[in-house]
Amino acid sequence: MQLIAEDLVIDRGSRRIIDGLSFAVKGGEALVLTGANGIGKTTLLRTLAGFIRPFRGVIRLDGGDDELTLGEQSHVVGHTNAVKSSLSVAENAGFWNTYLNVGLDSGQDPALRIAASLRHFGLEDLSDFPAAYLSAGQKRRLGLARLLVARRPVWLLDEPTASLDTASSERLVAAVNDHTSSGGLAVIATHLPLGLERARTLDLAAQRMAA
Ligand SMILES: Nc1ncnc2c1ncn2[C@@H]1O[C@H](COP(=O)(O)OP(=O)(O)OP(=O)(O)O)[C@@H](O)[C@H]1O
Repeated sequence: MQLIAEDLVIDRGSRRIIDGLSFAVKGGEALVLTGANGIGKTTLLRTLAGFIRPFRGVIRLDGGDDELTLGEQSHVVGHTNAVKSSLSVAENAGFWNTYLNVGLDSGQDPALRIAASLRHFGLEDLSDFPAAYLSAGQKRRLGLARLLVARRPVWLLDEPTASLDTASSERLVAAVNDHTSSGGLAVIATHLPLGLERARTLDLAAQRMAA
C-alpha cells in the first residue's frame, strides 16, 4: 500500500498555500509534517482527507480498497476531538465503532475493541463518565481512541499531542508505532519531536523555498 501525492497545488481563499508538492508514504511508514504556523500542514492533511479539493495534482492510495475513497480508508483527527458531549466515554467509542466501520471489517468483537481502545488511552475508569465533563487532555485521549475502535489503514493526524501529558503522548506514539509495524501508514503534523519509529520528516518550509 502506498499513499501518493503528485504535483499538488492547493489554494486557500486567493492564496497559494502548497505549490507543486509531491511525496509518497508506504504502508509501514509515518510521514511527519513540520513547518512554522501557517505553512500549510492542516491544509495538506485536510486535502488528503478529501475535505479540500486541490487546485491541481493527484492524490491516490495504491494497494488500498478500490471500492472506498481515501477518506473512507482514513482516520482523520483534527484540532477538534469530535467528542459528543451528550454521550458517555464508552458511548462515544461505541458510536465511532459503528460509524467508522462502515465499509471496513474490524475483524474483532466490537465490545472487546472498544474496551481495548479505552484502555490503551487510559480511559477505562471513565467509561461511564459523561464526555461533557472530561478535561481537555481526557477529551483529546477520547478523540484519539477513535484510531483503535475501528481499523483503518491510513491515519491523518493534526497536532495529535495537543493537550496531552507526557504519558499520554507516549501512548499515542505507541499506537502509531503499532499501526505502522502492522503495515498501516500515517501522516502527522506536529511541532514537537514525537520519536516515532519508521518515520520520515517532510518540512513544508523547505518545500516552499524549493518551489
Ligand atoms: N478557510 C481559509 N481561507 C483562507 N485562508 C485560509 C483558510 N484556512 C487556512 N487559511 C490560511 O492557509 C494558511 C495555512 O494554514 P494551515 O492551517 O494549513 O497552517 P498550519 O501549518 O497547519 O499552521 P499551524 O501550525 O498554526 O496549525 C494560513 O496562512 C491560513 O491563514
